[in-house]
Amino acid sequence: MKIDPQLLRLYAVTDRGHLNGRSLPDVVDEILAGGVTIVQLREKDMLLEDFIREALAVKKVTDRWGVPLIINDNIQVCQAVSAAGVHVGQSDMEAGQVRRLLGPEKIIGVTAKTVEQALAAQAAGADYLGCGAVFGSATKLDTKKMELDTLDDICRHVSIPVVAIGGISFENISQLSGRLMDGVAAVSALFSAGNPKKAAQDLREKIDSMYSSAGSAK
Ligand SMILES: Cc1ncc(COP(=O)(O)OP(=O)(O)O)c(N)n1
Ligand SMILES: Cc1nc(C(=O)O)sc1CCOP(=O)(O)O
Repeated sequence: MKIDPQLLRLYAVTDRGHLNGRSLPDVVDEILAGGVTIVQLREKDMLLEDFIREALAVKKVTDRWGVPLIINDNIQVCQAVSAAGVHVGQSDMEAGQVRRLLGPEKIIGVTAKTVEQALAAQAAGADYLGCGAVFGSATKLDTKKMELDTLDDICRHVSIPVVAIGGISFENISQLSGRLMDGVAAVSALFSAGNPKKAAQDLREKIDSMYSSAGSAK
């Protein structure tokens, strides 16, 4: 397995829409100080050269913390900045094709909404899965809610690690206790917080206590 499941414990997915005037590298630095274990740079509407410039600035920060940087959807940006890998969804480039382009070393994450998609992604060379939206999401309005039993079902069927995503906050994260995912991903709970470092610390504390009492399924 290429990725240590513990690296996925607290997965931050960026969103500049939540920054309130703060700079993205600064907020990434704060959440890393609070215990985020992996960062995904997610830009939906940015020119390639701007995306690369931003990725370089964020990677300076993630490198300083020794934390992997994943790029949402864009292989060219991943290669240009030597990021750790790419995350793709079901309507993006197929995981097998991403693997052929990126080679064996890069981390590939794939969104899976069903057991069938999860198995196909694993067979195509995915290193981890992102599954949700477990509590809906005000950040990604075009997603669909995933039942927690479906999340567990996916976890039982694959050997690669699984991250839960969608609407996860300090208030509801305990509802995931005892579920079989390897970690949680969050956007607004981290990037909308008035004190991002404290938000990450609080989430991390809850996650660590969830895993010390329940352990992981895999
Ligand atoms: C960790 C993680 N899980 C799921 C997603 C969603 O990816 P996708 O389905 O490609 O949707 P967009 O992010 O492109 O809107 C993710 N990004 N990260
Ligand atoms: C990027 C993303 N993907 C999702 C999915 O369901 O696949 S939900 C989501 C956004 C998650 O943001 P928040 O933590 O603010 O709800």
